[in-house]
Parts: sequence; C-alpha cells; structure tokens
Amino acid sequence: MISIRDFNLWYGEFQALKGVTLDIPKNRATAFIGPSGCGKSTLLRTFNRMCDFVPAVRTEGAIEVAGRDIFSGDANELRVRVGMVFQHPNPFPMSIRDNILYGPRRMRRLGRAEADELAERCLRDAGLWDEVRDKLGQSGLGLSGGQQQRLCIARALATQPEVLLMDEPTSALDPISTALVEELMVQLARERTVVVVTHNMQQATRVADKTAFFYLGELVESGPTKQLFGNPVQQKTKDYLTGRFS
Ligand SMILES: Nc1ncnc2c1ncn2[C@@H]1O[C@H](COP(=O)(O)OP(=O)(O)OP(=O)(O)O)[C@@H](O)[C@H]1O
Repeated sequence: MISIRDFNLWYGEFQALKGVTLDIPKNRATAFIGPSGCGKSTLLRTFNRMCDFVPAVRTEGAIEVAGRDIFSGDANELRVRVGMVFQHPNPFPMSIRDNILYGPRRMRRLGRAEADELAERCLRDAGLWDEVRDKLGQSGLGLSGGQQQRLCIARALATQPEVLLMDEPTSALDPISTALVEELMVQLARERTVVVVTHNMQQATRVADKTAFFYLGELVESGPTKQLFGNPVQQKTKDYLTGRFS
C-alpha cells in the first residue's frame, strides 16, 4: 500500500531519515518502533505530507501510496486518503456530531439523513456509539480522554481513508482505554492500512502484523512482527529488544 524507496529527509542541516526503503502492506497493521529521536514520527508524518508544515524540510527519494507519488499531487487530497490520529486526543471545540462531519462537509454538502448515518457509522466503527448516542449534540471536549481519542479515530474515519496513521495513539491513555484502542486498531486494519508509531513493544506485538525497527534515522530491520521479536536478524535489533539501550 505504501512503498518507500531510498527516502532521505533533512530538517535544515540535520538528516533525520537516511536511505529508508520499506513496503507497508495493504489492510494490515504495521508498527514503527525504535528509541526516541530515531525518525519514526517523521516518516509517519511524511505519508500525509504533514512535514510540509515544517519550514526547511527537504526530501529525496520516493514514496507512493497505492501506486501514486505523494509529492506530485495535491496535499489536501492526499490527506483525505491518508488520515491521522495524534498522541494527544484533539477533538475540535464543537459537538461530537460536528467533529465527525467536519471533514466530509469540507468536501461536499451532506443531507440530514446522510449526515446522521455517517456520524453513526463512524462512531460505531470507532467503538464509541453506545457511549455517546444520547449526547451527539454535546461538546467533544466533555468526553473522557479515552473517549476523546476514539472520537478522533471516528473523525479520521469519516473521509473513508485508505490509510490511517496513528502517532503513539495510546500514550496519553489509561490501561482500559489503551486496550479498547488496541482492539480497535486490530479491527480497523482488516479493512484499511494502519501504521502506528509506538514506544510500547507489547503493543506492537498485540496489534501489528509487520514491525519496522529504526535507529538514528535508518531502518535497521523490518518483517512479520512475530519474526522480528522472536528471531531478529540484526544485532542492533536484538540489543534494543532486550533492553540494552532505549
Ligand atoms: N520540526 C523539526 N525541526 C527540526 N528537527 C526535528 C523536527 N522534528 C523532529 N526533529 C528531529 O528529527 C529527529 C527525529 O524526530 P522524530 O520525532 O521523527 O523521532 P521519533 O523516533 O518519532 O521520536 P519520539 O519517539 O521521541 O517521538 C530528532 O532528532 C528530532 O529532534
């Protein structure tokens, strides 16, 4: 689904990604792991060109999503196809219903019935419907942290993205909310491509079909999650997984 070929990225003089080549499979969950500062979030944010917002970013190499070069088309159109959920839940200051409808309404007019149906479907897909069905008109900011994150997932699903990017989506959540979001990732990856950055290695083993390990801007090793954790090829991966450095 995502093809990355010899990709390099610089913030000014500093090279944050070095010669990364990786394939991300369609309708599977892929995890990016590695120590802080190794470039996981940078690569994730490149997939929907969030890096465009950072001045002095320069890239070399190729990234395609579903066979299309991400750098040559319109970035807003790309962001409809490649949705994103952030580390800290960030509902917009508006009702639960309007949070979901925000993206689709920017693309076209929605009738009342269609809007209701879309809001319900996204909230169901994000596992939140039963908790909010009676308060769709209330502010999204009034929900608990875990509910807010599932609202953000529902909002990201509203434009029917082919790819869902998740940048440490549970690091601000309690264990019960974390378990709910992890369950959701597994379900969502049945019908779309999910890429998740995580510091939690257990989380990678629970949710990801494929895992990629990064170190100092380079992709050290990638493969099926069971294989990478059970039988890593590179010494650097073994050292990281056994806690020799973090
Ligand atoms: N906007 C920016 N401007 C300059 N340098 C940046 C910027 N964003 C990230 N960097 C640098 O690029 C490198 C990679 O950062 P990135 O956030 O991608 O790492 P990460 O692996 O996701 O780290 P973490 O796990 O701590 O979030 C780091 O050295 C970081 O300081």
